[in-house]
Amino acid sequence: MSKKFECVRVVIRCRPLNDTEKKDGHVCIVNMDTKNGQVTVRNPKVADEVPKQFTFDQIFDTQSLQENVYNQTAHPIVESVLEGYNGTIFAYGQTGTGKTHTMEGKDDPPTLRGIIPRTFDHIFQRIENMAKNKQFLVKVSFLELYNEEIRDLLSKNIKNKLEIRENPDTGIYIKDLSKFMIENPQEMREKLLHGRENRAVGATAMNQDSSRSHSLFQITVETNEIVQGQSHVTVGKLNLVDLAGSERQSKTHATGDRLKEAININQSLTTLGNVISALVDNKSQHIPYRDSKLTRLLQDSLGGNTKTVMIANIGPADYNFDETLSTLRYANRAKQIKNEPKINEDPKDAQIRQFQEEILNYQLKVGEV
Ligand SMILES: Nc1ncnc2c1ncn2[C@@H]1O[C@H](COP(=O)(O)OP(=O)(O)OP(=O)(O)O)[C@@H](O)[C@H]1O
Repeated sequence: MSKKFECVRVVIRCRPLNDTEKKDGHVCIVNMDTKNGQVTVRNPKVADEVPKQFTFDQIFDTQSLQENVYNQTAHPIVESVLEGYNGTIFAYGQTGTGKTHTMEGKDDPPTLRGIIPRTFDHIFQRIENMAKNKQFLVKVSFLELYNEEIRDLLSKNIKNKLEIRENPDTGIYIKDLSKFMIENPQEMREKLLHGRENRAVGATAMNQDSSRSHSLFQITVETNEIVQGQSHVTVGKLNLVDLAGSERQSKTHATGDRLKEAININQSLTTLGNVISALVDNKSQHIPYRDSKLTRLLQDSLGGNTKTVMIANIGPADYNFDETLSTLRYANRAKQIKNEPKINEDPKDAQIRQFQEEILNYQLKVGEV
């Protein structure tokens, strides 16, 4: 199969000014020209400075709807995952700019649902409408990365720390990470809720703040298609990543454990920035993926075999000028990363053939056979 390069797709989303910001008299310094994909930021401290302008694949202004964000970012990636590609959607940005709103949103009203719950319905709707000669096996995992430690949010003992391993055939994986076979969107939603609860409980028990950790919800779709009596297996993996806030330590005034945490968050986000720079700088031979667990986990999504969308979230207010500019610069560099996605065909670790019986049961339940 011929190799095809494609760039990481980078989109920007700006949240509205919130009530506190309005009450405190803050003003909006960000202009979003959605037609031309241009974001302009004005420096509130220097009145005659020329505003900084950036152009992106797509931008979503303060009025953007969750449904549109899904359709224009996640939808094509999910379709590709069902064809056997790997896909990654990750939200980047300063604390409070809307990463969790974008990735998870709220269940009520349903219009506020974010990307992760919308993927559940999308995947199972497509499965039910697919050709009868195709069978599917869907699995999920959910983990968080906090202070450079990986924890399984769906395991009984979330205090256990997991290790990253590499398989020469299938790439990076996490040893002992639990995976659950899922038969419908509701079951998947339950796993998301269960993981979220574990994240909150674990955060309290370990005196940590869950919004200071990175989270990764992973969905694997194995497909078995029978063509002229021959079975043909593809495996697509979808990574849904909500990163911790990217603000600088000086602004958070952190000390003690909070400072350690901030340094580790910054360490992984700084390494993410270094990886992005090394990938887009043609002179770099060495890509420092191994300098943080986050970049190891995202290795395949940045310069690897994955279709990737980065959603960079920003706030509109004047007092966040430095952070907003830094996010836009970070995102601007990421646009140049080239990936080489390809369909994962007949991988050795595909489980679908072992599970024919369960799949048949599933099909009986949804009335397909
Ligand atoms: N586009 C938006 N429209 C309306 N409200 C928004 C939008 N984006 C974010 N918000 C609101 O702003 C607040 C902060 O958003 P959110 O928690 O998603 O930020 P975050 O970037 O995930 O922060 P953290 O890094 O601390 O996890 C929430 O109350 C959220 O509902």
